[in-house]
Amino acid sequence: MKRIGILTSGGDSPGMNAAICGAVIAAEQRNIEVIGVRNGFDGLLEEQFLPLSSSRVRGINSLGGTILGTSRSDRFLLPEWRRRVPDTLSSTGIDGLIVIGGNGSLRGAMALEEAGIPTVGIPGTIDNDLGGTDFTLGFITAAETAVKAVRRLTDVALSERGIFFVEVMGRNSGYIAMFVGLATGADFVNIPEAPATSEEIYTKISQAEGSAIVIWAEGCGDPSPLAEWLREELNRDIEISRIGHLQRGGTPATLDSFLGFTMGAAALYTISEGRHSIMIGTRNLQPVEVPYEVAIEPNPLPPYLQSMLLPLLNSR
Ligand SMILES: Nc1ncnc2c1ncn2[C@@H]1O[C@H](COP(=O)(O)OP(=O)(O)O)[C@@H](O)[C@H]1O
Ligand SMILES: O=P(O)(O)OC[C@H]1O[C@](O)(COP(=O)(O)O)[C@@H](O)[C@@H]1O
Repeated sequence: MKRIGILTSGGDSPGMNAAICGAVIAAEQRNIEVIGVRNGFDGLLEEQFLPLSSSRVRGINSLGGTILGTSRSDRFLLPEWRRRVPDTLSSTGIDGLIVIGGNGSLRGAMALEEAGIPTVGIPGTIDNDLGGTDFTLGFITAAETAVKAVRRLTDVALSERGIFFVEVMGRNSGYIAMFVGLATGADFVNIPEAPATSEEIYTKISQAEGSAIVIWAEGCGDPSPLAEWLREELNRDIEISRIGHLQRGGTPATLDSFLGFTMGAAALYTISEGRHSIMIGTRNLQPVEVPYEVAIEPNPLPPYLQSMLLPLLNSR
């Protein structure tokens, strides 16, 4: 392979830039050219190419977001749009593609494989919801950002004896909520893998004489109806605080930059050695090759977290 494309897709996440950097630096060592594709699959359809060099990616390991831009591309879901990609890539001399993104982006990479384009994926999502990897890029940074927010809200809650529901991101995954709940010692954590009943939350909150913090994973749905019911039942004010997109931005945590660079270099080696239809994951700080079919499976919470620590936190 002489020329490899790289793109970022779906929700941006801290660590994506480090992955781009790792791939470009590994490529230069092997005399391979890396062409950045701007704005995810939309940019691929629109032929938005940007040649990358080690001088261009210098220092980006420390930047949040993605220098290439990203998209959620509705057009790319349609086979008639995807059909033009093989010709585009061959006319540009691109022999394969590194796709950095989450579950949907890896499905997109699988669709490109079906069209005969070799691809290697890198797990870039704050949700930590991909199979075969300990971490996805951005998860640790997002959890840390949410922890900082919850600690500030805890100051307020303790001072004014308030009850706060804090909604964190994660789609259908409770990873961010679980890490934030344990790291902050929250009073209750609600995750989609084991959703609590209204009565369980009521029981816990009604015992709280002063303040209470409930970490609410977005995959559990809208907390507003429950908060409204609790307001009436307990005759207390209940605040809902959504951290939202603040969780996705910011300087990557050291682990996300480290893993990003590692996975980027590993992805380049893998695709240039002719192996593809694979996501680069990480196990015990080593890059591992994970078949796409495994990567797109949900990533269950470790049993000790879900079955032991979650009930411990929620029932104390
Ligand atoms: N089944 C699919 N086939 C082809 N492309 C897909 C598929 N699912 C998702 N994609 C593409 O991947 C993009 C990113 O997916 P999305 O789910 O939004 O984010 P993420 O990759 O972060 O999970 C989508 O906008 C779409 O263009
Ligand atoms: O930025 P948007 O389009 O509102 O999407 C929000 C979603 O994106 C995420 O932040 C990241 O999800 P993906 O990595 O799967 O794109 C989710 O946690 C959240 O549900």
